Amino acid sequence: MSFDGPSLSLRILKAVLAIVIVSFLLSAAYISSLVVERQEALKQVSRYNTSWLASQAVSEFTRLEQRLSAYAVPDGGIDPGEVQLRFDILVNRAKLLNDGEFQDFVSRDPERQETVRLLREALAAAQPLVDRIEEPGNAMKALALLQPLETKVTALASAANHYGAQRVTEDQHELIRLHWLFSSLAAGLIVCGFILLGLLGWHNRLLTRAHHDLRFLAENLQRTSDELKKANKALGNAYAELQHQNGVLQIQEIELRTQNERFNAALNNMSHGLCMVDATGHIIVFNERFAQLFDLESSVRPGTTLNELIAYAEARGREGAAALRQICAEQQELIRERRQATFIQGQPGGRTIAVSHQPMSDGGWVATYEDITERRQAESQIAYMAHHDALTDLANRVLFREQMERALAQSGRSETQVAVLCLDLDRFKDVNDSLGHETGDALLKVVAHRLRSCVREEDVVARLGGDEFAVLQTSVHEPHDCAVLAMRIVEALGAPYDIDGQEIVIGTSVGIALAAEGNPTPDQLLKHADLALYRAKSVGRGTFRFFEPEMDAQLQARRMLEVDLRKALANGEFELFYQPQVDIRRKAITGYEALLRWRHPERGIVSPAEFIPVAEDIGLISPLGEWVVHEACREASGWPAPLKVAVNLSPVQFRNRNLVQCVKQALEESGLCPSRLELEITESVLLQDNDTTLATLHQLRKLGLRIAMDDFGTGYSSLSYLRSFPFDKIKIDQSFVQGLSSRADCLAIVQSIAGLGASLGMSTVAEGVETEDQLVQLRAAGCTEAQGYYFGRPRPARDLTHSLEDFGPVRAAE
Ligand SMILES: Nc1nc2c(ncn2[C@@H]2O[C@@H]3COP(=O)(O)O[C@H]4[C@@H](O)[C@H](n5cnc6c(=O)[nH]c(N)nc65)O[C@@H]4COP(=O)(O)O[C@H]3[C@H]2O)c(=O)[nH]1
Repeated sequence: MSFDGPSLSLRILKAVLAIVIVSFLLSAAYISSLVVERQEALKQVSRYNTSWLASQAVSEFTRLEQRLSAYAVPDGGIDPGEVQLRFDILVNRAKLLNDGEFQDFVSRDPERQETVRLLREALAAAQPLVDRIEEPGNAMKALALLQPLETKVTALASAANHYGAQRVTEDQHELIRLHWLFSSLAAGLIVCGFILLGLLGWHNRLLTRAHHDLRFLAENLQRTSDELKKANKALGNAYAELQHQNGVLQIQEIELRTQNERFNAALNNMSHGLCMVDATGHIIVFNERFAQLFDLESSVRPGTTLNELIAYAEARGREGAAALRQICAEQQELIRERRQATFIQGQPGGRTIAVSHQPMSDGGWVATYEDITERRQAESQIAYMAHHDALTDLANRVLFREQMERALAQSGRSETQVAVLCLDLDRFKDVNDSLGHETGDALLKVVAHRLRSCVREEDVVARLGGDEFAVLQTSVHEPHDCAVLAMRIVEALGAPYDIDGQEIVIGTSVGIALAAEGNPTPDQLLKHADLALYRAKSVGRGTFRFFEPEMDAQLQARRMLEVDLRKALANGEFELFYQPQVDIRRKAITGYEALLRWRHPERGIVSPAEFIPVAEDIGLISPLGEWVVHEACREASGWPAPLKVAVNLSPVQFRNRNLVQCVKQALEESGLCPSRLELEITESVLLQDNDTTLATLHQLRKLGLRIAMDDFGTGYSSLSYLRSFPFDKIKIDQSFVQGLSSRADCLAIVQSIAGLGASLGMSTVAEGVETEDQLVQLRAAGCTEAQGYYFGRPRPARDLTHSLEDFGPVRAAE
């Protein structure tokens, strides 16, 4: 929209208005001057009318003549004063004829001038006559002077009348003209008024339009302002967003920089060499390790190709570059086919490089290069270790199994057979425990050496773990070959050892399994040999046994026992029997040993000697032992004090961290006084992790209960265990008690144990007392308590009366 239109028209309108107003003012001024002029004219017409002056003068002239005539007549009745008055009036009138407009009228005509002059002269001449009018004749003389002028004065008056009439006519014309003029002016003014109105209307319209435009403009302005505000706000938001983006970008930049630094750090600290090449063969980046691996410059000019880099290095006699050239040659195919691949490059110097080639989407490629020489060596070392026993350098179970597989496969195609001989060392555990692991290890090494010397080159000797060894005997023609080897081994290993100046004697038993028939697997063969070994050990040490199928049946029976045992606790098939322990001197029951019984649904009562080792093997001994402690405490809490209850603890239970808590809980729940509970442990408990076991024993002791050492005398170094923990009681193994009558050494042992107990302040209990004779000897040896069938067999709790009489035989002993 243009703003020139309204402003221009407004200016024009203002100019027109100014012109109209000015013309209006001028017209008004002009009309007012005309009106003044007309008023003046009218005034003159009304007061100073020429014709009137002339007629007055004629009238006075006539009156004077009449007075003079009258005066001249005696007794005319005229007063001289009156003549004098008329004369003076005429003189004044005559004077007026020389003034103003009349003079103008007179001056237009010489005759009139003559008349006026004559009149003035006549009057002047008549003056003395009138002054002395009383004098006779003066009146006539004066009249004579005036009379000649009578015609002329009348003519002057007539001319004056005519002039007056003419002037009136002119004035009328003038008035008519003024009337028209005024009317025209009024009409003009009216027209101007209309024009003005029109202009005002136009102006108004212009103003309305301008106002409308203005409002439109204002609205537009408002809208634009709103839009501007919005735009401003949007701009603000955009600015904030920009700031935010900027912040994000800055963070990203920092992160990018950090990442870049990390990337560089990672790149240059990689154990692998890395090289990235673009589609045209130019190097994009490589790391320090790459340069180091191939003896290259650590930095290159951008745009260098890998071949140029290699050529440059080769020209300087760098050997590593030649290796890279070889690798690059292998990579060529991968580059061409844009294929990912990993390959290993062996190099003349014994170096091995593993290359991982990866094409990139832009046509280039990236590859990593790793010097795996050491790893290869380590791998072969690991592979060796994975198949060999670190201590003896013999084959381990894995390699032995592989060799067995191979031998079994070959034996199918040959006349000969394969046999596996399993053996373990008798008393090795004792050596290890008493002389230390180092001695044990040294002994194992010598054993391995002796074993190797017993077999042929093609046979395999393996250490399967601990003191377990196995021999894979190939080319066996008949079982006798195996027997010969087994005997050789027993003999070789049974010979004394000199370990660090210490003579050690151990023995071995051998189990033999021949892969004669049935196409056994390596595991089966090994299991058979193991079963045969078990049998060999059970019949006596230092011998060998061949596997027989019934051994497998025993294994099956054991499996079934395991299955039944697992269900027994939940089925409530266990119960406790109690065997009295008697104070030899007082001949009174001091307490009972709780002995576990399994009431098997089919087999009836099963001995703990049979199922406890199985329960220990399959991890059932802990829950079972917990049940025993709870049950024994519960039963004993119903007995009269101070009767005690002795509970057997398996070594396996000591590996359970909850043992102390379990015993504590059993005591709390039953309310049994801790001093009435006795825990029996065997030496084997102290063989395992001694410190932990001793700590557990002390914790148990702190609860206020008593600890007894069971089966004392059967172990390798029983005496040393007595030093390690202050036991409350020693239980002499029943083998010594039962040998009392037949072996002199048994009595000596019993006596010394009893003496030891007395000196250490421990009570001594002799187990397995069956006869009165034994009891007498035990009393004489100084034992304080006894336990055995002599006093009574173990019974269920419900059958206990706590009276020795009920058990019967003791009275007979007295
Ligand atoms: N020949 C003969 N034997 C006698 C005589 N007096 C008692 N016995 C038997 O000798 C064994 C003594 O128990 P032990 O040496 O602790 O030997 C126990 C003990 O080591 C273990 N045992 C029994 N109950 C438990 C138990 O609750 N927990 C654990 N861990 N082991 C238990 O089972 C072994 C065998 O227990 P049992 O068969 O009950 O056999 C018991 C008992 O019945 C006798 O005059 N002559």
